[in-house]
Amino acid sequence: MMKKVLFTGGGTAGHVTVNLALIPKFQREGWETHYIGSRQGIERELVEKLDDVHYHWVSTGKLRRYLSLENLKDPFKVLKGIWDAYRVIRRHKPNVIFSKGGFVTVPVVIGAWLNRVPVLIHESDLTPGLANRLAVPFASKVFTTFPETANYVKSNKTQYLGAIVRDELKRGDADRGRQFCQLTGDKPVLLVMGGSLGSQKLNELIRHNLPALTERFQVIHLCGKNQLAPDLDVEGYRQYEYVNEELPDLLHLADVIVSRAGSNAIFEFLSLRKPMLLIPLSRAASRGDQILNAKSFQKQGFADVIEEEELTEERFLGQLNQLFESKEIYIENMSKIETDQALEQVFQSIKEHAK
Ligand SMILES: CC(=O)N[C@H]1[C@@H](OP(=O)(O)OP(=O)(O)OC[C@H]2O[C@@H](n3ccc(=O)[nH]c3=O)[C@H](O)[C@@H]2O)O[C@H](CO)[C@@H](O)[C@@H]1O
Repeated sequence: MMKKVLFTGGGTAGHVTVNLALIPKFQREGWETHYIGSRQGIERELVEKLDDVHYHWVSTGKLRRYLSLENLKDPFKVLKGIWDAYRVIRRHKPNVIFSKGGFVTVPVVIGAWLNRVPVLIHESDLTPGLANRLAVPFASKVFTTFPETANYVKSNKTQYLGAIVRDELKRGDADRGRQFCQLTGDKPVLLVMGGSLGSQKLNELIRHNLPALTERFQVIHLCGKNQLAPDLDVEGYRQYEYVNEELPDLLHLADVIVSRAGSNAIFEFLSLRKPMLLIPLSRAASRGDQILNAKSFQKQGFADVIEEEELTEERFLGQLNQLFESKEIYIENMSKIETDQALEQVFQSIKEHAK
């Protein structure tokens, strides 16, 4: 009988892209692939672009860091989600489940446990997110991207694996990227990525400083959904809400990157040896995971970092220029790191755990 694998993960693209890297590998070996996500999340949009993945949605709560009446409804939505997930899993009987985190995965992991289906989790960030922390007791294994994560998960289930980076990113082509953006070869290219959702803070920073930036660079700005500035028509500046299949080409074209410090993104830059200036999401807006991700990269000599509290336009331009001047040092530090083994290892491990 055909083996079945079920993936879950969502909320932001950072919780989906790893699954997108694994799905084709299972499909090539003849596995039936299923995905449980939310009804309207980005995971649905991204997964439905793939062929032959059975997408199921379940009711889901949301982790809010502010007071809202909706918070009262969430426990009921999560309970409903567990029931939904339990039924999908009972009906399709996957041999194994892989969870990438994000709130939608909590009911799935519990639904899997109730059905006695093994679950493996992957944590992208240095400190585990709430969804993964809740899921650990129900999982067989927790793979981590950073070795330090074991200190934050009080369980002997953790295994350090490294980041899982999509194979296709390696197959990008700078010329194709240049053509897509209609840029010239005269000036180096700065790529700006504010995470998968875009970052208002980075968008403002970049747009305010365009005259200085475009003097030295051509700028490709991935600004996030509904965050285009259609009236901005500056030579050498290109903005896109979100790019999919073009991303590998744009990354290959980039000489230097300015970015938030979401884990998937920064490991993608590392695997392509791209010098990066990271402006992590502040503690005021998150649990501070991006600050730790960024500091870890800075310590290893892969990135320069400016925390939001210290961010001024002068400092930004100064550090960016400095990074660009000394880019060879960063490239050399990154070249010493092996980044390709995790995808294959996690693929093998999921197969080994299949019932
Ligand atoms: C605001 C928030 O909660 N951010 C979290 C979220 O970030 P977020 O969802 O932004 O995730 P990451 O920064 O880790 O990854 C972004 C992903 O989107 C892709 N991409 C981005 C732009 C684009 O145009 N095209 C494209 O394909 C990138 O290649 C990358 O694979 O999950 C990360 C991983 O748990 C965390 O570290 C972040 O703190």
